[in-house]
Parts: sequence; structure tokens; C-alpha cells
Amino acid sequence: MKFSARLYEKLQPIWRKNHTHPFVTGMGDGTLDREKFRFYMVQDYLYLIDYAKLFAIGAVKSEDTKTMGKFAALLDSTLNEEMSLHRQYAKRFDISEEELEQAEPSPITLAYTHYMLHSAQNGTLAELVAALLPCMWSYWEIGKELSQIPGAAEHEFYGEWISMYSSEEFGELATWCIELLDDLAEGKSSKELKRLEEIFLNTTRYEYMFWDMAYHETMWPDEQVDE
Ligand SMILES: Cc1ncc(C[n+]2csc(CCO)c2C)c(N)n1
Repeated sequence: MKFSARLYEKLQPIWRKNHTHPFVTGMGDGTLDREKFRFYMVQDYLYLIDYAKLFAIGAVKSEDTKTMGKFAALLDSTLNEEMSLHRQYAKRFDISEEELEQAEPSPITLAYTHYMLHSAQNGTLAELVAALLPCMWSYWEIGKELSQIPGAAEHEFYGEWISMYSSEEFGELATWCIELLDDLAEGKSSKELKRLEEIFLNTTRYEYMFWDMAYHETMWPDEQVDE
């Protein structure tokens, strides 16, 4: 059994929670409160800045130039393409450049990004890839599911998000990442595989927590604006 197939079995309960979360279903049927999406966009912008750093560390830890080139290209496309979606959304949601630049990470954003950066900086390339894969894999899965809902990909607010993450390009990226992890897992001891599984499951859980954080607009207890 491929390592990714073993992970796929383990992630099922968490993915089911993702797909039925009101933030995700609300994007699908267009009923999601715009304020919640606005909150998500700002936090996701901060998330992507740190996520992009994982690609830079991936380039440093790569053992061949092909993998290194791919990480370098991903660093470029995250900063210049995926984040441009966020900048366009920011304009539409009246989020100024200053607000984006001065935004503070929520506790979950901070915990998730720091966990990934810790795994990337202190671990092997396989550990880095195990940390970043749930982000790509779960977004592609959600994007594909939401794009099946009639009219969802044309929705005036959430349509672009759905089109972007259900695109073939994102599918290819997720597939590349899955195959890279399978290659890197080959020949690893059962102890090392357990470690990879643990990192993968933790960031899968963080993906769910990120949706929940955005839905409830959860900030630090002393900064929380009560609903
Ligand atoms: C919390 C959160 N998780 C996953 C993604 C999706 N995502 C982030 S970077 C990347 C790949 C390269 O650009 C993908 C698919 C997101 N935006 N926010």
C-alpha cells in the first residue's frame, strides 16, 4: 500500500467534518456571511506568507534540482498568483492594504503556521512535505466538491475561490505533492513513517480548525468581539 493511501484512510473522519462545516457548505450554497469570509481572507493572507516560506525551505532541503526548481516555482506562484486572489478579494471586501499588512494572526493561524514552520525547519524534507500536503489536498477536494453545485463557481463572492481551488492546476499540484511524499516515504523505518503520519494528521486537523476559527471569527480571548 502506498503511504498516501494509508494517510487517505486516516484523514477520512476529519475530511468529513470539513465538508459539512457551515463555513464550507455556506460557500457552496452562497449563504456564508460576508463578514466571516472577510475575516477568513485576512487570516488566510497571513497564513500564505508563512506557507510560502515552507516552499523556500523545501528548495533548501531538496536533494535534486528538479524538486528544487518545483519548490522555487511554487514560492513564486503562491506569492504572485494565489495571493493576488486574496488582494482582489480584499478590494471587493473593502480591506485596505494597510489592514492586510498590519493584521495580526489569530491563535489558530499562529499555531498552524508555526507548527508547519517548526516541522519544516527542524525535520527532514519528508516531514516538511507531510506538513504542507493537507493544505493542498484538502482544498482541492473541497474545491472539486463545491464546483459540482450548480451555480456555485459563478457566485458573485465565492465563485472565484471555488474556481481556483477546483482547477486542474491545483489538482496537478496536489498530485505532485502526494507523489513526492510517496517517493520520500519509500524505505523509511516504521518509526519515521509514524512521525510523518503524525505531522500529516496534525496539519489535517489544523485545516479543520482554520475553518472553524474563521466561522466563529475567533481571536485572542482579550480581543474577542462577541457575536
Ligand atoms: C488555511 C489554508 N489551507 C490551505 C490553503 C490552500 N493553499 C494554500 S498554498 C496552496 C498551494 C500553493 O499555492 C494551497 C492549495 C489556503 N489558502 N489556506
